[in-house]
Amino acid sequence: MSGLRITGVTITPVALKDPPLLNASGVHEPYALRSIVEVHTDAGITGINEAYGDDATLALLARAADGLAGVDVFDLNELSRRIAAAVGGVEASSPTELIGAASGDKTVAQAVAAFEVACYDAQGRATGRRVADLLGGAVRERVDFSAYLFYKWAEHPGDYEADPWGEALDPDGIVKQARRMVDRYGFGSLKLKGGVFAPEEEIEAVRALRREFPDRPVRLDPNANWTVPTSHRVAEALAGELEYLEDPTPGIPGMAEVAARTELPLATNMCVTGFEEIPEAVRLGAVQVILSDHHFWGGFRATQALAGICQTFGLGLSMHSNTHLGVSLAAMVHLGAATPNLTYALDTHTPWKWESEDVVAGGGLRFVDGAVTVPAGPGLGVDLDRDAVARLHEQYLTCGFRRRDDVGWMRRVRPDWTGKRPRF
Ligand SMILES: O=C([O-])[C@@H](O)[C@@H](O)[C@H](O)[C@@H](O)C(=O)[O-]
Ligand SMILES: [Mg+2]
Repeated sequence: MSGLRITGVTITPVALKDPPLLNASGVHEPYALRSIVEVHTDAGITGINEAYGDDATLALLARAADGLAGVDVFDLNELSRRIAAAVGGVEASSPTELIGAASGDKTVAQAVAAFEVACYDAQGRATGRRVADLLGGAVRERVDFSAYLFYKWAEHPGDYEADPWGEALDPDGIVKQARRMVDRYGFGSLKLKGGVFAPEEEIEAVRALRREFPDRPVRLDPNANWTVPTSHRVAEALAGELEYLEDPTPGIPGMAEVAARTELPLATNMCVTGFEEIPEAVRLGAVQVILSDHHFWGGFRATQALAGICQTFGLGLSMHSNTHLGVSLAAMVHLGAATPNLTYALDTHTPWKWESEDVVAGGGLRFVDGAVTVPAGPGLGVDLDRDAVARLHEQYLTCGFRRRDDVGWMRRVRPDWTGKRPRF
């Protein structure tokens, strides 16, 4: 087969409604920003992907896209080389809250990811194969996800449509939310986003979840909002109760101090979010599980490289999620299916999305018993609903939000809020 050469790229920013989910930084704004990436080829085949949609990411992707004309979608090394040449040396600000420090390499990784996944989709469409097959073959046909539980307000401040989930500000509210999520999606494990209330309250919420769902593993993620002594205290209180404790405290040395005094596995999507951070984390034994995320690790191939490193050093591999639409979900499913040691259930924000809002034709992939079946393909196995893209693009144009700012949105309600961490 002759090469499929890139003739152009379209990037369409979109905004989706987002509930007032609380976290260590503050609270989600009423809209989350994503972008739909389309890579067009001289064969008339277009590969699609989804990326962050904040201003800084859009500028980054536009710069990267400029250098891509003529690249064969099968030549991913050339794709990476061109992108590094176009955007290397720039340290973009982090596209989202709570994923750790930015760096020049991470900026390149984020840009490569946006286009690499679209190239895989184009490869799949050209060959009639699923992306999971192109990534080495599916070792599982159903990919498990975890329920992602959040403390939340019933409504955003201001004139915004309320979500159907209601308020969850105490253990009872969290258990009700978990029950509803498990009933609707069948999730077999639970993750509580913590770092919101005093650790004692969050310990109580974890215990309440354990009582209500004794067979389901529970994870707790305070996004580095605890000091080392607080982390020791919580780790001791929840020893044997958690599948893993995610990012209790900031930084690799702090995580290493916590790890030294607990049997609980520590996981991260904050202190290790790029390859350059792995050596120190391994040397100090700071983490036992790394949460991958192809959006910022550099795409599918980089995530599989990360998987190999985790295997080498005996680390577990899980997957992180930010607010996303159905193209990202499909990408996560193919990657989850084709990465043998990605054995933890993946995080997903899907339940927090309004069901009427997706860019994928047919409303997106479905969860059955907490898992998504790898779509049959070709490529990612999902197509864009052009009307929906246009609607969410219009929403982007009118909503007025251009970068994620959980601290700023919290200030609407608490003017003294700083978002400074660790708070407890
Ligand atoms: O969406 C959120 O509020 C999450 O807290 C997100 O920003 C984190 O990056 C993430 O989900 C995490 O696991 O740390
Ligand atoms: Mg996390």
